[in-house]
Amino acid sequence: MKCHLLQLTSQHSPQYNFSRIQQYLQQLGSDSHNALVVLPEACLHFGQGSRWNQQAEPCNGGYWQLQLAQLAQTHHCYLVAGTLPVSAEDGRAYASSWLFGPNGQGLARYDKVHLFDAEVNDGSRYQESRDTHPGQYLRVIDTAIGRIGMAVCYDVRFPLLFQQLAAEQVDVVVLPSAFTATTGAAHWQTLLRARAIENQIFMVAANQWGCHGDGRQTWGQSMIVDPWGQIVAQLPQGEGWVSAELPLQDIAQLRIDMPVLHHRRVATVERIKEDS
Ligand SMILES: O=C(O)CNC(=O)[C@H](CS)NC(=O)CCC(=O)C(=O)O
Repeated sequence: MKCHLLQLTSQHSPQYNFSRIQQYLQQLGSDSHNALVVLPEACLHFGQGSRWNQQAEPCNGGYWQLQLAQLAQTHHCYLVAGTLPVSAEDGRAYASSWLFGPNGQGLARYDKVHLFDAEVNDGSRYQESRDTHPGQYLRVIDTAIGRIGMAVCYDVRFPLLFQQLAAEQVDVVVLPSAFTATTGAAHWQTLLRARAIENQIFMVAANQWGCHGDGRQTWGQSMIVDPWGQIVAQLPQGEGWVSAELPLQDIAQLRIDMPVLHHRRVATVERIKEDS
């Protein structure tokens, strides 16, 4: 599987972000053909705050969804568009990543399951659930180029989600992200490598990078990690592509040699208290 991740510094304007993505895809030329192309979280609608849900599109046929579908068709690739706002029943919006196929068909939509409500030591308080409705389905997509699982950003902190995808024998998990500079420096690489090793999957993580105009700073270091935990390709800083050819055929042997997924057991907890 040919794989290209785009590291971006998305700004507020979806139009601006879209034209940047278009330019970057043109750079790939025919290298994009039948490749997996992954864009970061909130690739078009970054840092919208409470305007996030106001810009939500219906779950089918929204303007930006169509633009991205056409982009996949133009470049004949499997395009993962990190999180667009899709209307939810309660007035919030789902953070929905799409997988578009090379004919421009919508193959899957994954709504971010774990929402980032956290105090980070960077002067910001994140309250994603205020404007975002959590998803409740995981997606495993069989394509002509491999079996793909989908997750987003903060999801990477929740190993059970990846265990569920691994139980479905996915080859690759895509992870569009917008990790903060603070938590990225501390945790990003370790989390990605851990999820790859323990589940014997390729982790394909496209992150936002840099200063976004609203004072927010994201970490970058988009990377591809193989099932042995090695970093195959990465881009520490700056905008641009991270590319690699992924030898999916090697996964089967690894799962035979060290069948951790079959060795999983759930033991019973016993509490012990020291007599006082
Ligand atoms: O708000 C936007 O425009 C785009 N979305 C994000 O930036 C999201 C929700 S605030 N960020 C994360 O999930 C960061 C997780 C993270 O940094 C960690 O787990 O440490």
